[in-house]
Amino acid sequence: MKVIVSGGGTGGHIYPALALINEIKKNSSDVEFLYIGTENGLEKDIVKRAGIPFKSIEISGFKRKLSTDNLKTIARFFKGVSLSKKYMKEFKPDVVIGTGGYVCGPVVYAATKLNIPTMIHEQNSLPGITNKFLAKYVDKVAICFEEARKYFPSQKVVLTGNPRASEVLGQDAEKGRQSLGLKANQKTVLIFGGSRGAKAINEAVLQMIPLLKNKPYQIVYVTGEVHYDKVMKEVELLEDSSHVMIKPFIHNMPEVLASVDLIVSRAGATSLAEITALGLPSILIPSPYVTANHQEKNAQAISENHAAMMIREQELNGELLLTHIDEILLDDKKLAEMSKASAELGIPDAATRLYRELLEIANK
Ligand SMILES: CC(=O)N[C@H]1[C@@H](OP(=O)(O)OP(=O)(O)OC[C@H]2O[C@@H](n3ccc(=O)[nH]c3=O)[C@H](O)[C@@H]2O)O[C@H](CO)[C@@H](O)[C@@H]1O
Repeated sequence: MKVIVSGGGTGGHIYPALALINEIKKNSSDVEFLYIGTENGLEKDIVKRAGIPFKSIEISGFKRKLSTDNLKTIARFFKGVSLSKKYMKEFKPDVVIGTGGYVCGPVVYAATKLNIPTMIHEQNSLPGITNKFLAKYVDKVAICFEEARKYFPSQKVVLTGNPRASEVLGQDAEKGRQSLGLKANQKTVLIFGGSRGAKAINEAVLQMIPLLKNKPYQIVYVTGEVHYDKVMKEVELLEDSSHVMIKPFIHNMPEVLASVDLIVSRAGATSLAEITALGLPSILIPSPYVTANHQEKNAQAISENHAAMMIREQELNGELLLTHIDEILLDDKKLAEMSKASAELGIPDAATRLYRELLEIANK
């Protein structure tokens, strides 16, 4: 089988695509992949690291206001469609899958015009603009939240969950601990601001670091690649930060997730799929800078079930974050209750479900 996958911009769209690729590889030895992304999204680096052949197109997003940039976006879209068609005529895929982000628009649209079977995967409860556009043309729409169903043609929709949920299961926690030099006999908090890092979370963590000394747990703090140098300059000014492990990005997240006890993060849908598949408790700080505030809806779905605590960005500060971390990590009963609630929300067999749907359209 030959498969083209496209999804990009941020990790939340890329890692599900790679998780699906891994699931296909697990089930079939005779399969070839091509990933189509952009040169400037995170996919270029992440997909190449995963050893998947990568080709790129140029694309940009629509501005909400009337603007001449939108004309350029339309021109880029059609250029992207014709380049994608060229790639497809060379590669001859049996199926094309889009996992979100602007780049999927021209790629998946081109496939539908060439009558290649297509599927899109929507991670969020509130769909993105690209997937809403593509839904009219594709054969199947895979969703992760029941709430997303109403935005798509009902006969095409199937609830699969996020394949990244399956990928993070059964990982070696010891390997995760070793990769970061973590102690085995201490609880661990992992703090990160989605795949690109988050300025507001970084500011709160910097306020919190001096208050963390002598706590009976260890902290791994991921700044996001683009914020790392700036954060480290601030860290140098602190009296002591040796009790916090600071990284720009984590490339072996499945292993690391297996070795931690509590997550502090944004409320991106792919992270939440991972967290609930593993039954991890979390403190969620939804990004207010996303379409229709969809991260807050994601976070609410989890916190209403008592699997997470939510802090809105405007209320966030170091002291409040520390209070919440202590409240969960220093109370074993609360930790166990939140973990159980989190596990109840997970869809651990999502990769199998999505793979089944893919076979169905590919074999038509
Ligand atoms: C600003 C923005 O548009 N955010 C969107 C984006 O978020 P974002 O890309 O931040 O997505 P998520 O939080 O859902 O997923 C992040 C992914 O990156 C991985 N990771 C993260 C940090 C790290 O150091 N290493 C690492 O591997 C996580 O394990 C996860 O697999 O896509 C999500 C899924 O469609 C949406 O819900 C978010 O609203």
